[in-house]
Amino acid sequence: MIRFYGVSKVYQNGVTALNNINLHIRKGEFLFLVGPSGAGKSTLTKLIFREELPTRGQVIFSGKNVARMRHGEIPYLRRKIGMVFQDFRLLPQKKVWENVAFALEVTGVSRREIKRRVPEALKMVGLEDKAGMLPTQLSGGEQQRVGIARAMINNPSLLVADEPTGNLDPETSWELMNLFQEINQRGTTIIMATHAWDIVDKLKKRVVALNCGQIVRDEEGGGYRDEA
Ligand SMILES: Nc1ncnc2c1ncn2[C@@H]1O[C@H](COP(=O)(O)OP(=O)(O)OP(=O)(O)O)[C@@H](O)[C@H]1O
Repeated sequence: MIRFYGVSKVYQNGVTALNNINLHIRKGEFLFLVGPSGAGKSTLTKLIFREELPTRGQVIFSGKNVARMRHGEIPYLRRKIGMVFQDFRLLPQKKVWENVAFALEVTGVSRREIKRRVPEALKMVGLEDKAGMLPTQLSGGEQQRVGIARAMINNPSLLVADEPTGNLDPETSWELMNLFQEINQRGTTIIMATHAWDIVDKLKKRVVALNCGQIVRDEEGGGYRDEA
């Protein structure tokens, strides 16, 4: 599904955020990306949906070199990839259903289709009765559920989450992790950057650890820290 071949990223200020990353993520996987602050986790996720371009190497998504895509292909790429962020990134003036609908409107989907799909997405995240509320009227966990509904509205094959539970209490974090696991069980590949060591330790998924821009561990069923 995604391959990184010798990928490095040097930002304009000279900081090397990633250094020669080689990684293959298969369809249907659930992968935790861990490592200390500044290790390069966010940068790696940004290369997947082309928010940043690699300085060297190639990122291949569904057989296509992401950096080489023509402008017209980028919206298509972003429809195949759902994004979830630590700070939710909801539009504060728009109601819950409008936040989710917006992701469809920009892709030119008909009103009728929007009316059908938005309630379905809100139901999946358990928020069907909050459709008319504003984000500020919701708890943090509920806001992140809206973020997940928005990310899933185009039925993407990949969900990339950058510290999705970073602003949430432990109980709410676990509720959301159950939702992410359900989404993964229905076939969506998930890449999640996280500092939540207890979640990583409990779920025993594939763990890719970064340090100073390099992969220092890639372990199936691994924990947050290297046990070896
Ligand atoms: N836009 C940018 N311009 C310059 N340097 C950047 C930029 N974004 C990130 N960096 C630097 O690249 C390195 C990797 O940052 P990145 O955000 O990918 O790490 P991270 O592992 O996600 O950290 P955190 O856990 O704190 O989110 C850091 O040294 C950071 O300061």
